[in-house]
Amino acid sequence: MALRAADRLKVVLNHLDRSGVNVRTSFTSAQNLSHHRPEALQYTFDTDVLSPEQRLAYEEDGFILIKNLVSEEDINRFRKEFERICKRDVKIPGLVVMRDVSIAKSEFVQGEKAVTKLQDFQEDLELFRYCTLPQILKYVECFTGPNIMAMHTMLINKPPDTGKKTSRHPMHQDLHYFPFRPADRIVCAWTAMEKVTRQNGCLVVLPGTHKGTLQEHNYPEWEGGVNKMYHGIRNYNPNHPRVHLEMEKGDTVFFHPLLIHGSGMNRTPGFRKAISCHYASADCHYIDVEGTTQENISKEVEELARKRVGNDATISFQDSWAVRGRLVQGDRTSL
Ligand SMILES: CCCCCCCCCCCCCCCCCCCC(=O)SCCNC(=O)CCNC(=O)[C@H](O)C(C)(C)COP(=O)(O)OP(=O)(O)OC[C@H]1O[C@@H](n2cnc3c(N)ncnc32)[C@H](O)[C@@H]1OP(=O)(O)O
Ligand SMILES: Nc1ncnc2c1ncn2[C@@H]1O[C@H](COP(=O)(O)OP(=O)(O)OP(=O)(O)O)[C@@H](O)[C@H]1O
Ligand SMILES: O=C(O)CCC(=O)C(=O)O
Ligand SMILES: [Fe+2]
Ligand SMILES: [Mg+2]
Repeated sequence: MALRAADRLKVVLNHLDRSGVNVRTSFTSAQNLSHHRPEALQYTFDTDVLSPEQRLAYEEDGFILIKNLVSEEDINRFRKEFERICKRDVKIPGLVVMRDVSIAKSEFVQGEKAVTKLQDFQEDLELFRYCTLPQILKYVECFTGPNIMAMHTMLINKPPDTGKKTSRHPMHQDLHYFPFRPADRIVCAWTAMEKVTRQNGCLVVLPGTHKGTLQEHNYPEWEGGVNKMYHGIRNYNPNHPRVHLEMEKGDTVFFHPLLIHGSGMNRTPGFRKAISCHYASADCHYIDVEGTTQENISKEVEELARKRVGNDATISFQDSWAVRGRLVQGDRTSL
């Protein structure tokens, strides 16, 4: 969603005013704006990385796409490591290999064709390098501030749809999964590992929805089944403008955890790969989600944790994040 030109100008002026630059005289329509009260930018910090236009775009839309941010060489290395993991040449502590629900019980699909997603690769030195790339962190800092934790890591290998439409990711807000706040100090970096298009199931976003609140999430009632923990929002406005984020290999989108997004079916014979990390300011704090819309996911995560570590230790929703999060810049002040 583009801001109206006059509104953009107003916010830019305000931004520049607060940074001590007197530029009002350089804008022809400045006089007309002098009666406007300044509004603060809520979602971004001024670190000299984002241009005023880019800051405004994120404030207004809840995402920003940076082209060609990760090199071909790095992406090829991540891809090789992914292959090694799928062949079981390496075993990484904590890493979860997820199969698509439509083939979860099949013995006939093996190797990387059976893998929909790697999750929690924080102990894999090669893949975790993605989360520490300086050119990514430089942008992340604009949203989180200087103390940065990598909270959640994924390599998504969206499979060709088997005909059951299970390759879709329902519309959701990532904040549903996070028991920490404030939301504005959390951001996801998502990098295309190859060309992503509407055909192979690119990200679909509803611009501006980051300004709303966290919605109730449940399993969608999809005939062909739904992947574990793929909760979706039932009642999002189907008439809200949708943007399909088609991207080239290495392009990276940064988006707010309240931004409603999902991804469509993969209608191609190839696997659509992307690598992502959710970052949060280390100054964020954990919240109690009892009695909130997040209670369902909290119970589900605690149940999964119990299955993994056994009944002896109790791992809370909050603990599950505290043990997986890794500091990537600054000090681990809180999270
Ligand atoms: C000491 C530290 C402990 C900390 C542990 C904490 C764990 C917490 C995990 C929390 C994840 C939170 C996600 C955060 C997301 C952030 C925002 C991003 C939004 C999303 O990505 S939403 C999607 C998130 N999805 C997941 O996190 C799912 C992760 N997957 C898994 O955990 C496993 O792959 C899974 C699905 C549990 C399967 O376990 P696995 O042991 O590998 O498989 P089995 O073959 O033993 O099958 C067990 C059982 O599950 C069925 N199954 C398998 N795959 C699927 C599937 N894709 N969908 C649905 N069901 C599946 C399988 O058929 C078996 O069923 P039975 O009936 O036979 O028991
Ligand atoms: N019936 C549905 N209920 C809920 N969410 C859906 C439904 N169909 C699609 N979605 C979600 O909407 C987003 C876009 O999905 P969809 O498969 O329509 O892809 P698309 O790229 O819009 O494809 P198309 O070209 O067919 O419109 C995804 O997040 C998807 O999971
Ligand atoms: O890569 C995708 O299909 C979307 C993944 C996503 O939104 C998520 O895992 O939170
Ligand atoms: Fe998501
Ligand atoms: Mg559609």
